Amino acid sequence: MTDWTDPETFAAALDRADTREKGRYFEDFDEGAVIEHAPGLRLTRHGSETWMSQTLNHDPAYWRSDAALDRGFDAPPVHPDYLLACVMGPSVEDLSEKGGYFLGRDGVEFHRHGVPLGTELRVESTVETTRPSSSRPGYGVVTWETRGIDAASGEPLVSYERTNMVPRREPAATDGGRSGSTGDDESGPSLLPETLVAPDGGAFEDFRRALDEAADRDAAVAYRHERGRTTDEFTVAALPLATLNTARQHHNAAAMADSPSGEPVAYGDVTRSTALGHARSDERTYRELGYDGERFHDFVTAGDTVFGFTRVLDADGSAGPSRAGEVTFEHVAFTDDERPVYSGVRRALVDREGA
Ligand SMILES: CC(C)(COP(=O)(O)OP(=O)(O)OC[C@H]1O[C@@H](n2cnc3c(N)ncnc32)[C@H](O)[C@@H]1OP(=O)(O)O)[C@@H](O)C(=O)NCCC(=O)NCCSC(=O)C[C@](C)(O)C(=O)O
Repeated sequence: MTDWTDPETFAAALDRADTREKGRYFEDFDEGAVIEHAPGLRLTRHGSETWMSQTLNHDPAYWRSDAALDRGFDAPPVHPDYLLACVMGPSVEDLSEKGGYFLGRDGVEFHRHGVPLGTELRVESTVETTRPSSSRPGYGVVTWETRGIDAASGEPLVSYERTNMVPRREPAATDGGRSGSTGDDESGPSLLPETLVAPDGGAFEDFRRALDEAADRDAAVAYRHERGRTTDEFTVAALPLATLNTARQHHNAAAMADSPSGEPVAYGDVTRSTALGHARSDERTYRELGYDGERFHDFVTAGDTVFGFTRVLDADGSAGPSRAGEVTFEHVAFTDDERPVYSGVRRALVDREGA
């Protein structure tokens, strides 16, 4: 009788066997098609608190009732970064499990603020655009619009546009090269404003005053955040898997051995949430409003420490409730070797002094 587990026999069996594949190739996406991501997800307290604690988003409004009430929520809701990751996660098997990097995200809008713990999500995407990559013959570039919906009520909760590299059906020569950015491009130090101003505190007025101080001279409001978070196996693999993100980049070291990183890379949303957590720890956030122009410039692997850098673009006192004003930030996540790995524009309501 054949011993299928005899190493030589088994190697021959592996050689002959077809692989039941997961995920879709570039050619499988038709513009305009709507894809329902069957698993959906349930937003849990454990998931939200684990995400928050691991990414240093330590805002008690998302776990303590009195802090939640003070911020206008009936009870602690799920953290917005966890919500976003839980909408992205169930879409991965259909959209990006084949591999190919997460390039960017635009137009992130929260249609409801304060989504309750226990909400069950339905997730769907529309294929918006598809095009071959001109720099990487093995890949195409696909943009989807994805919507996270309250499965019980049908109410939209969050939506965004995501763009990924997606492998073509023919085996790819590479899975994308490192950006190799040295920082010596045309936006190099010589073009920076003479002075970088940091706000004195984290209230709305601090950002407004800093912008006024920088106006009419060669200055910008831009500063670093002190905290760093070293990427580890938990953040690389466990956080995405906890949101059903099955992208091989994060948990399959064998598949990543031949890639430019040579090992699993951090999920872009974990890197981004960590840098945003650093930034939020230096401001009095009232509400997250939305994000735009999010780009992932380079990959992060275990051992890289993620830091945050913030530029304040605008502070509008006429927007929002009386206790808060709207601040527009550009946040950059960077690693200990000063590589920018993420950048994006974020709009948030920030409490005024005394609120
Ligand atoms: C991808 C790398 C290698 C390219 O680095 P590069 O500098 O060599 O390339 P580029 O020239 O800037 O861009 C390559 C191509 O992409 C296009 N492109 C670029 N950005 C956009 C965009 N926003 N919208 C539309 N198109 C875009 C760009 O136009 C160009 O097109 P071309 O090939 O035809 O010339 C480099 O940027 C890099 O390493 N980035 C980091 C990627 C990363 O680590 N992402 C997060 C981890 S993967 C992930 O989280 C996975 C997820 C969430 O789980 C999951 O999707 O399933």
